[in-house]
Amino acid sequence: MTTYANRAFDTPRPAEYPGIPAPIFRRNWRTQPELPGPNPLLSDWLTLTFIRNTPQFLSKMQKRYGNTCAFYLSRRLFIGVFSAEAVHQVTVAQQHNFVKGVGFARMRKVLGEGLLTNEEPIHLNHRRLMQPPFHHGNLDSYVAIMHKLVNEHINKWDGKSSVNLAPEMMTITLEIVSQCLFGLESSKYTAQIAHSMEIAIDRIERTMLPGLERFDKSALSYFVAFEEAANQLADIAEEIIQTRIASNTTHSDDLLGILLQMRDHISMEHIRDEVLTLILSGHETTANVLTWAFSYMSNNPQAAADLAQEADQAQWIKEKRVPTFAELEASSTFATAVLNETLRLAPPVWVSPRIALKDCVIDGTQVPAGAHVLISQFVTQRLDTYFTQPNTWNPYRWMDPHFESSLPRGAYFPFLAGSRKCLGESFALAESRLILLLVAHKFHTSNTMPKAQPRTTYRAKGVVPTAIKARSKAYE
Ligand code: HEM
Repeated sequence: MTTYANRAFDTPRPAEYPGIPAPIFRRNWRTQPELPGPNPLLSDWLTLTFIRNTPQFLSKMQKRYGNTCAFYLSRRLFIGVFSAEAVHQVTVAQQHNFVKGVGFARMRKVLGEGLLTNEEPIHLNHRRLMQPPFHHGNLDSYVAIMHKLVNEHINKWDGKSSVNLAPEMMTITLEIVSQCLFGLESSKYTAQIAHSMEIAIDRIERTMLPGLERFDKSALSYFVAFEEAANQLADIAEEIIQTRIASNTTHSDDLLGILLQMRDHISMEHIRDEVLTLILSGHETTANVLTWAFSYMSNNPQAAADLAQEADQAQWIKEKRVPTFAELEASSTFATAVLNETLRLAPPVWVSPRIALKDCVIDGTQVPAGAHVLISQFVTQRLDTYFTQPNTWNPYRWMDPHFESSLPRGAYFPFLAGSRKCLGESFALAESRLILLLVAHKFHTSNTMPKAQPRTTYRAKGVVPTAIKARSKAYE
């Protein structure tokens, strides 16, 4: 059925991308400038602890060795750089010295040359094509769709005493992104996408260290399932595109419509990859941050009450109508503080791996070409240099109007910065504010704080069973 020449899983790195310098192997460690870090001979043991819990591993490295440290994983040199200034250098000031690193190479197997995984010159071309639907002018129409879908969804909670919060948030955010960006009105693909994404996300993270890709074509069921999931997702994306073409409505101005009108500038394979990229990046991240936000509020009744009060006072909620994007933003000061603080402690994207293309100096540290460089939202956003009581969830710190502007650049970067900054930041904030306010207006929610299960995104473990009570009853 398809006009698509190939699948991402089998496509080599395009020739027009920058060449990646050879990695620095452990056997050459004596030739490298000395940096603080564990003994290179512990490499194999460290690799296991890294795979077991990567955010915890990186935090321990920072605590033990400071804001710059070197360690060997899979016998290759990795340098963790955790100061705000280093983050700024890697993401903005010297961004051209880096390409995306471990994890993204695995992600390419599923998302191909979509915006998350592509490199220059394809990246800039795609980013220019895809930016218009995310301009503020378009957000009002998205907010209307989001408002309808969130209300439909939470109305189904009426009469229930509990819900599984994590899958509920995944379903709402997946339906939102599917309808806003691709005009999909039915939830026909939701279960299939959720199932295959689950497998892909697990494999991307678990097999991210270099060397494991050699098992991709083995008969090991773990790796076979990875390829099957990638192919199923590609099937779905191709069907979505072909259905749109067959419906003769390619002129519409949603993201899929815009990409299809640009077929002279972008191949069908790349359109498929962008559809998959937006489905993945556009729902999983937001769903996780919402699950964590409700969980933190369960342990902080004052914050839950303040959010409910903000919801009750919003004019558009009182009048039971759709807000504009600007009105939503203006009526959600505390909801935004809840989101900011949740994005600080439980950032959905908790590490941004890069590879140095050339020798460079990052916040005073010599980084050789070929080194893997890790910056981590999870580590930097918990440093007491920048945040008082850094491990305490305290949304009120964001209510101080000077707090955010007093942070040094690079200290808080849940959406990254520079040319690879998240394309969907405003979209994500709009849907998150809406969901927080509409749920808080209607329900009191309560759950036990889940454990973290860091995968490609920083997830809560399990389905997060959550007690719900209609508000009138909750506050009797
Ligand atoms: C709370 C929710 C979200 C968070 C925390 C988040 C965070 C991020 C981060 C950190 C990156 C950069 C990754 C890297 O290069 O290391 C990124 C990239 C991206 N995000 Fe998001 N994201 C969120 C929601 C969304 C949504 C809703 C969409 C689309 C509807 C989206 C679309 C993208 C795209 C397309 C990129 C690649 C941009 C590029 O490289 O040009 N994201 N996101």
